[in-house]
Amino acid sequence: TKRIRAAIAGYGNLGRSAEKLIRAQDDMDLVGIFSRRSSLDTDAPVFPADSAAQHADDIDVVLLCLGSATDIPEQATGWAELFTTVDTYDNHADIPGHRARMDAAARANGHTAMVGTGWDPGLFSVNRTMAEALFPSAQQNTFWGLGASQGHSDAVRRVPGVQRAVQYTIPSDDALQAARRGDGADITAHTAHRREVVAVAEESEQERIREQIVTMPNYFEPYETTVEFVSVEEFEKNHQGLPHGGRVITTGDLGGSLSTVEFSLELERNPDFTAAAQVAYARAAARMNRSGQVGAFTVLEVAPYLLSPIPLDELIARDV
Ligand SMILES: NC(=O)C1=CN([C@@H]2O[C@H](COP(=O)(O)OP(=O)(O)OC[C@H]3O[C@@H](n4cnc5c(N)ncnc54)[C@H](OP(=O)(O)O)[C@@H]3O)[C@@H](O)[C@H]2O)C=CC1
Ligand SMILES: N[C@@H](C[C@H]1CC(C(=O)O)=NO1)C(=O)O
Repeated sequence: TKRIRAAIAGYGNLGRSAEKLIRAQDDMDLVGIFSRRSSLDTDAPVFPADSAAQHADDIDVVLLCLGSATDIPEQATGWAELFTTVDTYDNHADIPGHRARMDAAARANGHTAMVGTGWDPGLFSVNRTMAEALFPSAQQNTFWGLGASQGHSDAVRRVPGVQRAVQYTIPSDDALQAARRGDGADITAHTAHRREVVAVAEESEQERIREQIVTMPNYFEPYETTVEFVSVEEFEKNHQGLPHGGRVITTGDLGGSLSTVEFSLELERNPDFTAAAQVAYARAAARMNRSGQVGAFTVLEVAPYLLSPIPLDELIARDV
């Protein structure tokens, strides 16, 4: 089958991981990287983001590695008008709205828009739906961390005056144990996690910045959130790692017997794993577009075999 010509929009943690993972694929070529900045530390071709239309015929799918806090809402439909796209948009409350807007933009131009890929949203979404569907009455809880959330870190970096930032998500062990026992009914994401922000900003700006972070809808309000300001030296020394992970725990009774489903991830580097999922969904998006499936799709609407470069009959013989 024809090789997939992929491009990246946005060169941050996720974009850098997507670059190395696209290059690791036997069925994909990296056409180039679109950025709002002119000089990037890469040997790949770099194109100005606002020149994207000139490359429309040379690219099968663009991985939108932009920030979800402001970039995706501002830019994603514009990309979907020009290309088949794959994003990792993670403002969960806005996924239905984002899917509808991307569907209109993609469909009007014969493109496919794969939205909310990655691990949450993404692989965790697939597991939540599949596991819950097995039980007449399921108890399901999602936990993240301890680790560095890129979406929350991007959201903090977008607060004026923030020079560096990372957000760590800390799950409650008691909540985790309760969920494993099937006692998770009263547990919510907001009661099961604390959020700790470490940031660099001028002293005079810190109080305003703290207030803007802890009251930020969707990403922070109403979580218990702390904000610690450190020097740029301290930040560069101690806060460069981006480990993360999490688990979805689903329990229930099946006519008199108890079952538990647990899907867990341990990620040495959050952007590398997220990019791996985004690249696999880019393969699916390119294939779906070639077969005439236009419009927007979430991960719940993608047949698993489309993620793999291995032919379906071989997967059936090997994995079923
Ligand atoms: N669904 C999921 O499971 C996951 C989703 N994500 C999502 O991925 C998004 C991107 O994360 P991440 O890559 O860590 O975010 P970054 O802040 O590293 O990058 C976001 C954008 O900011 C711009 N940028 C990056 N570095 C700089 C810089 N030094 N100066 C100026 N601009 C810069 C880039 O665009 P440009 O090159 O155009 O300047 C880049 O695309 C997150 O917002 C999150 O929502 C992340 C992990 C998991
Ligand atoms: N989208 C998240 C992926 C997971 C991590 C997370 C959190 O720590 O709140 N929620 O979802 C990210 O950007 O890292």
